[in-house]
Amino acid sequence: MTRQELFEQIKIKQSFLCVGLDTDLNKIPSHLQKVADPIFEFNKQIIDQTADFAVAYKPNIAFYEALGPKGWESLQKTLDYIPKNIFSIADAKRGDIGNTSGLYAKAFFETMDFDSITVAPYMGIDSVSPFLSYENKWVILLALTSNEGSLDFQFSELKNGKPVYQEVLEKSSKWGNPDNMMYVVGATRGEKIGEVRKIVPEHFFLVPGVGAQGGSLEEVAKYGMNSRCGLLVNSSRGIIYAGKGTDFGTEARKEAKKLQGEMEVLLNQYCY
Ligand SMILES: O=c1ccn([C@@H]2O[C@H](COP(=O)(O)O)[C@@H](O)[C@H]2O)c(=O)[nH]1
Repeated sequence: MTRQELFEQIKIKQSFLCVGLDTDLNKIPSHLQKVADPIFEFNKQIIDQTADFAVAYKPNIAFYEALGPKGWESLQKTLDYIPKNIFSIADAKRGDIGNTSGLYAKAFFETMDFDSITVAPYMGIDSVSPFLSYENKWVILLALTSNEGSLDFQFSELKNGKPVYQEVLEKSSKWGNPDNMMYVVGATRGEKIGEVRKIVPEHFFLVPGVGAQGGSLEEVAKYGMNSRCGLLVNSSRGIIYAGKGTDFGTEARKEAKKLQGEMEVLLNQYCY
């Protein structure tokens, strides 16, 4: 999917919601445990109920690969079920020496047909560039993550006085461009999001951390939105586990609709 197509979807749906498909076999309702592929059946119903409000879906690969071949099969079926006008994100956090990264890129962009993949920047340009050689595919690079441990390295000051996350942004923004690179910026980082926005004014941010991790959607929009939105805000557990029983789909829909309503207000306030 191109940047222009993503802008259009955001405008049509008045939403920048990414639904996280962090589907845990131990958390899905008991009535689904008996079907042949509980993970896919759960995802299918979540997608059916939330597709009106979502511009992206983000399966976190850990939840699938933990189940072995069956998990990969559920992932492929889920990806095939995501409507083509909705952006797909493999949250896989890959990155290795060049030839290995090349095969990760092949796995997620060719063998599977994801629009994008999350990549860790730690190993530098040759670990990231193989993912950037695909047309209309995206790297979503970890910049400022939402977890506590982000304080361990990302804010450390380099000899040039810059924090590591800033160096990551400045350097990596020259490897790709706003048409093939996005950044992960955690919703829990508050006004720091504004500092990131100053460094990369045009790039999309994938923002996890609203919902279960307590980040504020209002703050994210206030500090992170640009004139064409530039945000994909993810919620996983807050949506997919909103209901615990046979109502899980309709409860997920309510939660997604609520977030979309809030996003519509914010788009009109800061963007359009
Ligand atoms: O900095 C990061 C990077 C990735 N994630 C992932 O996003 C979702 C968040 O799930 P919630 O249930 O909405 O908290 C999950 O897949 C994480 O692995 C992140 O949280 N922070």
